[in-house]
Amino acid sequence: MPARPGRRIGLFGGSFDPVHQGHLALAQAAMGQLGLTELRWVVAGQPWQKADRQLAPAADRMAMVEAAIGSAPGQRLERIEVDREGPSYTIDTVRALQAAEPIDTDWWLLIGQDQHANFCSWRDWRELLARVGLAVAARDGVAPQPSGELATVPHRWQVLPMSPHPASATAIRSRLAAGESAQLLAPAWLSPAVADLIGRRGLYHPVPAQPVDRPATPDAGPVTATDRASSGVPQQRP
Ligand SMILES: Nc1ncnc2c1ncn2[C@@H]1O[C@H](COP(=O)(O)OP(=O)(O)OP(=O)(O)O)[C@@H](O)[C@H]1O
Ligand SMILES: O=C(O)c1ccc[n+]([C@@H]2O[C@H](COP(=O)([O-])O)[C@@H](O)[C@H]2O)c1
Repeated sequence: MPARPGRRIGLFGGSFDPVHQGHLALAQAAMGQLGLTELRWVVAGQPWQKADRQLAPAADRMAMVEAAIGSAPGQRLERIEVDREGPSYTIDTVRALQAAEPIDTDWWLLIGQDQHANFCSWRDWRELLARVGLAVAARDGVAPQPSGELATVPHRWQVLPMSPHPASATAIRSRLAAGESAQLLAPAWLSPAVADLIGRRGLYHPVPAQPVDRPATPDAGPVTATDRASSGVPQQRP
């Protein structure tokens, strides 16, 4: 009997705060280049290297990823990291997902060049390299190349051919926080469905100044940013 060809699964992890067209271009390139049976978008629950800032709620980030994927065949949201407590380590995710699939499944982790350059800071990165291949997209004009300790460890990796995409979630958040409409960022940086969701949920937009309850003293002075911060009024996030 001929051997059953093993499945090939791609894992694309990210904070996706928000998901943007750079992510979609990377996913598209991976589907084509790697011949994936399945691509799972792994929304990070608690990205420990981004602990210094507050992310949009996981429910919103997942909804945006689902909107971005739409009906793309073979692609789906993976919520394992949102459902797990504690910092989101990719190694924990890979161990759990691999335990649930046949042994001959071929696994690929999709990352951008910035995370590739950062890879040796990931938890148990050597074990990760033994479990998955790395498919790496160039970013900001920088071609992926293993460097430092990563270059000393034999592993499977390949470059994902894609036209460079300038989108970054940081730039999108600051443009929205400055008052730009999400619709204006579509379709170049945001998919129309994601832009629509951002608009409807009011994500990343500046918080309108609100009156602050304070004692009516004659010399209270103007309301300051410090007043607002201590009043519980949500602050704008970068
Ligand atoms: N424009 C892009 N081109 C190639 N890879 C990208 C691009 N944007 C993001 N990536 C990759 O996608 C993965 C998830 O990225 P992430 O959700 O952190 O988006 P981001 O735009 O890098 O966000 P932030 O600006 O908040 O750091 C990472 O591996 C990252 O390198
Ligand atoms: O496992 C780790 O230690 C680790 C360290 C940094 C980043 N990651 C993963 O890399 C992916 C992209 O991260 P980010 O911060 O660029 O959104 C996301 O899935 C993170 O969980 C994973």
